[in-house]
Amino acid sequence: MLRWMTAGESHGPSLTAIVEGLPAHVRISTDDLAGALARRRLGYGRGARMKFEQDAVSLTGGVRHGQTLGGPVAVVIGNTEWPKWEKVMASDPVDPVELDALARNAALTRPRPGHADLVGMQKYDWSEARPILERASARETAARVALGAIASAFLEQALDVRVVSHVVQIGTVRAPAGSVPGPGDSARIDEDPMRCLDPDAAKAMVEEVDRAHKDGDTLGGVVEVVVHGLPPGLGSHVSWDRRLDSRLAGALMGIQAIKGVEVGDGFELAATPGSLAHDEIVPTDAGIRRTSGRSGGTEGGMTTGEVLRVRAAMKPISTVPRALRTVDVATGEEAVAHHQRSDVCAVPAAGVVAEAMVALVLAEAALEKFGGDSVAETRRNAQSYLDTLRFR
Ligand SMILES: Cc1cc2nc3c(=O)[nH]c(=O)nc-3n(C[C@H](O)[C@H](O)[C@H](O)COP(=O)(O)O)c2cc1C
Ligand SMILES: C=C(O[C@@H]1CC(C(=O)O)=C[C@@H](OP(=O)(O)O)[C@H]1O)C(=O)O
Repeated sequence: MLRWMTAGESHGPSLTAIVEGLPAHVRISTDDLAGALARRRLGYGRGARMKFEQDAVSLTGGVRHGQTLGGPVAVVIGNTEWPKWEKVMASDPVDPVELDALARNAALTRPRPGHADLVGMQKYDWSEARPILERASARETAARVALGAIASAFLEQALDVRVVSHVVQIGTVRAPAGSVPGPGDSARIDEDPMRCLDPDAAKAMVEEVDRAHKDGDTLGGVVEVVVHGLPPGLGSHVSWDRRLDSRLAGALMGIQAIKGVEVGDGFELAATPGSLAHDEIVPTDAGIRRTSGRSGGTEGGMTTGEVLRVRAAMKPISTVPRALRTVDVATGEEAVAHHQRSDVCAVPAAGVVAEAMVALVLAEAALEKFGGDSVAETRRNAQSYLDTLRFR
């Protein structure tokens, strides 16, 4: 069983992440994690914070000399801006007079529509939004990306599986349909400011972000995660919660601001006749294959062995500069929502987070199927399953 968890607040001293259940001998280093975290900071449209803040990452457990030991792997991501926040976010009590003097600690009583502020205050009994937004913030996704990098390393080293992602829509601008990135496209995608495969679409996306910025507005979009090299049979048809589709959808919907998930052609399939919607099965020199990839690489809640393709739709950022109407909960009066700074669009970063979530789900499903206490054992088990497949 693969278990993982994150802790930490957006402006706290650090984020902490632990993953348990990976085999020994996954090759992973601090540099690998730093590289993954740098990718999450990419993308046109992010706010000032991405520029001045650094992710100071360290591996603090479960790894020795660049290889996992088989125990829980712990990662700490220090926040280089912590000195500015050490009073406001101190874990121990601070003199209230000292706190009141800090502008940074001003009570956030004008909750933002679309963020967790209001309902979080209601549920957890706080009179202002700081204790809620600190954990709701997508800063936490840095910790998930670090864990996802470890899961991806396992998938690649044990099963030759490669996970990539790209942006397919920003606001109303869509990339041309049908371009599916290969494993070798990852670096090229990361070089593009929108993490989009199509240069013309990317240019139009940048313009869309500029327009929104100028208008004091924000944007959402759609990312696609594509996985190459999966064996058939990860997940299961036997129960709803073992279906891979269900687990992927839950993992992607668990990312801040993701409001829709599609597997393969998803919603489009609903408007397509059955004769055109499915991937026909044919014999080839390379074994039994599908003629198309509309299903997104799953059938019956299991990987088919074809390319896996899942999409996640992100709503626009809710800290809108042209602030929305709200209620000041301190007075009960109408007000405008608080806004200091925000991303205009964080869809490119959300793609990197989506990759991480998909990698964690697939690593878990792979370990369920093949087990193994070392990477070599997982690989052997997977190979023996592939060797004995009756229909390939
Ligand atoms: C990478 C990333 C960056 C984000 N940046 C911001 C931001 O700058 N401002 C903001 O209001 N929301 C931002 N969000 C979205 C909020 O975290 C999210 O809307 C909020 O936690 C409420 O959750 P919900 O949208 O799932 O209901 C970001 C989300 C992601 C994935
Ligand atoms: C810090 C990150 O993203 C943050 C996610 C976020 C939110 O509300 O989700 C709001 C912004 O933070 P702030 O309100 O402090 O400007 C983003 O910068 C990050 O991704 O590392």
